[in-house]
Amino acid sequence: MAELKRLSESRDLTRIERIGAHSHIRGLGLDSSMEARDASEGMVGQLPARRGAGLILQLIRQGKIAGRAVLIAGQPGTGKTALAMGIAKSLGAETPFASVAASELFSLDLSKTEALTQAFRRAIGVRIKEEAEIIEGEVVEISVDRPLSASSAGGSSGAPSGATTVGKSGRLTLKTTDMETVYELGGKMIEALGKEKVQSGDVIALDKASGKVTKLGRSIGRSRDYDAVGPHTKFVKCPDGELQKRKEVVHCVTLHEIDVINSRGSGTD
Ligand SMILES: Nc1ncnc2c1ncn2[C@@H]1O[C@H](COP(=O)(O)OP(=O)(O)OP(=O)(O)O)[C@@H](O)[C@H]1O
Repeated sequence: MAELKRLSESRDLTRIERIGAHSHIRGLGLDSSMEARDASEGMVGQLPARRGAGLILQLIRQGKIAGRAVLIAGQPGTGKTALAMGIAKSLGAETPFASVAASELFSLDLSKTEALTQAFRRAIGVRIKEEAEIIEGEVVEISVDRPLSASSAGGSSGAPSGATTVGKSGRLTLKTTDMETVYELGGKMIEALGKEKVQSGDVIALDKASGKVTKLGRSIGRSRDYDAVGPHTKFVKCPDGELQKRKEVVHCVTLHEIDVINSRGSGTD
C-alpha cells in the first residue's frame, strides 16, 4: 500500500487575498485599441489617466521599462493606487502587487529598512520550472476512518469538507486504465481533498512534494452517473499508464514567499 502520509505533512503556502478598498479593480478597463472604456473591469471614469496607464502597461509588456520606476502624482484618493493595481491585474493573475502605507512603516516592529525590503521582495515574482512527481488518476473511493460528524458516519465516498481533520486517517483508491492503487491518507491530505470537494469519479492530480490537490475534471466513464451536472463540469478521460508520473510544472512565487519557505526550513517552530 503506497504511503501518502508524508505528503500530507508537507509544507504548503497559502496566499490570502483580503477584501479591501481595491478588490473591485480587475484591470484598467481598456479596449483592444488601448482606449479606456467608461466603466469596465471595476474602473470608472479617469479616462486620460487610464489611457496613460495603458501606455505604461504596453512598455512593461514590451520589456522596455525593466528596472525603472513610474511616479504617479495626484490629490489623495484620486486613484493612484487603483491605477497601479489595474496595471498589475492586466499583466495577469500571477503578477504580484504590494502596497505599503507610510503610516504602517512607523507602527511596525520591524525596522523601516527591513519593512521596505520585504515590500520590494513581495513585489518581485519569479517563475520556477521544475519536474514534479505527480500522482494522477480517477478516484475510485475515498474512505475516512473516523469521521467527525454523525451525518458522515460509517465512511464516505467523498472527503469531508470544512471540519477539522487533524489526526484523521483514511484511504484513497485511485486508478488509471491500467492499474489501481490504495493510498493511505493523513489528516492534512483529507482536508486538502475535502477543500477541493473531491469525490469518486473525479480525475485528480496530487503533487507529491507540496501535497497540492488539483481536480482535473470528472471521468467521462462516470458521466452517466448523474442526470444533471453543472454548466462548468469538465469531463476528462481516465488517465492511462502508471499512476505516478514526472511532469514539468511551473510555480509562480514572490521572493518574499521564498524567504518565508526558507525561514520555515531553518526556523525553530
Ligand atoms: N477610476 C476608478 N474607478 C473605480 N474605483 C476607483 C477609481 N479610482 C479610484 N478608485 C477607488 O477609490 C478609492 C481611492 O483610490 P486610491 O486609494 O487608488 O487613491 P490614491 O490616489 O492612491 O489615494 P492616496 O493618495 O490617499 O493613497 C479606492 O477604493 C480605489 O479603488
